[in-house]
Amino acid sequence: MTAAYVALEGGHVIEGRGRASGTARGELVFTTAYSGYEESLTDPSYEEQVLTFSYPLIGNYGVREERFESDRVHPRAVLARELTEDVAEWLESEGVPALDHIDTREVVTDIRDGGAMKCGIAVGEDVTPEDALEELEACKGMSEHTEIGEQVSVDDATVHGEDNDGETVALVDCGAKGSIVSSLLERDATVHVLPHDATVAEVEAIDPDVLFISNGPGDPANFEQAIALVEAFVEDTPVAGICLGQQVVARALGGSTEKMDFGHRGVNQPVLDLESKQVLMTTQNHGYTVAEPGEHLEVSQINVNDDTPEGLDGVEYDILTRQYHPEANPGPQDSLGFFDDVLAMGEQSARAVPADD
Ligand SMILES: NC(=O)CC[C@H](N)C(=O)O
Repeated sequence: MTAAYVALEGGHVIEGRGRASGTARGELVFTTAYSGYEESLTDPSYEEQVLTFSYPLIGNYGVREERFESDRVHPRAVLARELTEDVAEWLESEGVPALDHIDTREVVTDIRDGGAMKCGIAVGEDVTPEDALEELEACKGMSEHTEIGEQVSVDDATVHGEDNDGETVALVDCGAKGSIVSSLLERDATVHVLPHDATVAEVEAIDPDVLFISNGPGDPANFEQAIALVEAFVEDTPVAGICLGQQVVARALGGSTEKMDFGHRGVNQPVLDLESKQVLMTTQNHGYTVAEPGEHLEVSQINVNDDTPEGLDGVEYDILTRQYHPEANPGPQDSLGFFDDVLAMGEQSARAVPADD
């Protein structure tokens, strides 16, 4: 059997069964999602993290590329109670170490008590606990990954749905899930996917109906250019954001963000819409949250479990953001209407501007 070790912050080492070999380090987090492992593993927001699945059996319906959210696996390593052969082979081929036969209940309890923590991983024929401890030693905190945008964003701008008749969206790719693009395309939008460090001039050249900031990994403070874009356009162009996008928008408008203890990761997070009083089941994957929305934004939705802001609306500007993932994939589709609302906001704002003929 291949040796497999996880060294946790504080120096405690857990032994598991090796399913995909290699060494790795990252922030140890857990998801309670009971399905959707292909989508979670290809979600760029997991970059630099080690993902623990609390659901005990992962991989029971195979691995299919059409369910991927990006072109590679993003977590640095994977922990599970039981991984199927299909998933273990996939992770091995992606060079992502994986361990199972882990007491994931205990790992999740440790994270809940101690918060998301650094960890080191070593899986292979000859690895030792010391190899995992060395990885732990070299592990950086999430906010220290200042170049994380570079690792997940497109290098060059691309256009999707050029022949569509709907709104024009400039989507700033901070690590966007594919389903955000397809949710917009399905609604007849033309989507310009821009690098995370796109300039004001590049966005101006598109003249978008909506400036949309995507989800993405790590600390929103490290996405300085996306913050600058929101500052530059918010007075004249409707702005939308998902997850990291909500955090970026809040920071751009004088609000603040903070790290949560262990975050929200799963597919059954209850969110209360303060106006309609409806509760939506949502998909989530975040470790930071908006602490203060600032004076230009008001909280429209909150998490039922801990009251953290889940939706923000502009007070004087056209802004709509969500902390959760309305595009689902995986998870419930209660909140898909967000994309209709965002595009309607873009359309109304375009109509309100007198044509300069
Ligand atoms: N899914 C996301 O966009 C995550 C946002 C941010 N990286 C966080 O952890 O809070």
